[in-house]
Amino acid sequence: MYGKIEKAASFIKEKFNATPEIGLILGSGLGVLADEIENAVKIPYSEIPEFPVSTVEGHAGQLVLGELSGKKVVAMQGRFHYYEGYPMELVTFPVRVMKLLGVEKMIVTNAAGSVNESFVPGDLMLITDHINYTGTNPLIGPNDERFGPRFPDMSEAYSKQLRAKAKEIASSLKIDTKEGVYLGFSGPTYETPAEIRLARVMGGDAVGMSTVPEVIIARHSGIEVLGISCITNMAAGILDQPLSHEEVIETTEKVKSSFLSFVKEIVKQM
Ligand SMILES: Nc1nc2ncn(CCNC(CO)CO)c2c(=O)[nH]1
Repeated sequence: MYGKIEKAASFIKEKFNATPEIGLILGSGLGVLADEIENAVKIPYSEIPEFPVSTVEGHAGQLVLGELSGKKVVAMQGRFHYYEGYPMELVTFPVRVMKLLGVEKMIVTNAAGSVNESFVPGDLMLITDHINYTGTNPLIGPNDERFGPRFPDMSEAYSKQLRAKAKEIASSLKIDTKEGVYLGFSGPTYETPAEIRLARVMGGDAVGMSTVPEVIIARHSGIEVLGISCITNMAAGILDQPLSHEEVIETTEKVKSSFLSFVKEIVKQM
């Protein structure tokens, strides 16, 4: 696998000869941030050796490198999900590539459903921690010490320092943020009401189908992580109404401007 990661990284380095310091993973409907990247070099995933391709609406499917708020960044405009049928090593492959490109800090964003009834659609939740309920782990199998240890510490998967900075920025921009625990299911089904009750009992505040695998791999490789969930609906059983992907995309559209100004300022001050 290391050779494949190196091959993808070398291909990208040929097209972008600067070193990106910040990685951005943009969730459903949040890819619009990548359009703000200046002097952008856009590489469709299909052109990058060994890269999978996105298959989900709201996930463009290209890597965008350039400058955002004066920093060199690499953004995934569209991510890969376990529910698409990719093995975890492919879902997280881009994070390994970002590490080899030189990324040391990463902002992972997602659309999520609220389990915490004090959260409402449109809220931005700073992720304090996650619960891996995907049923697997991207680090299962032989460990590559070139990335990290066999048994990585996860006591601060989401950087306290970056979160404190993000909270400062949110208040200066008068953006109301929440904080909470993200519980990652495998998907593609939305959760049942019983699964929501389980998520709540376990201490989850929001649920989704991504982020956990990427963050595990980022932390394994020593990348500092800030996680931001865009709450796009109340989880199943709370409002007793069916959920849809269309609703998810609609809500991210509504919060686009505050999300953009928030993340751009965070990147500037990172
Ligand atoms: N209740 C609930 N609301 C949500 N809003 C976004 N997502 C993340 C999943 N996003 C999928 C389908 O929209 C696309 O990756 C979820 C979720 O998993 N559950």
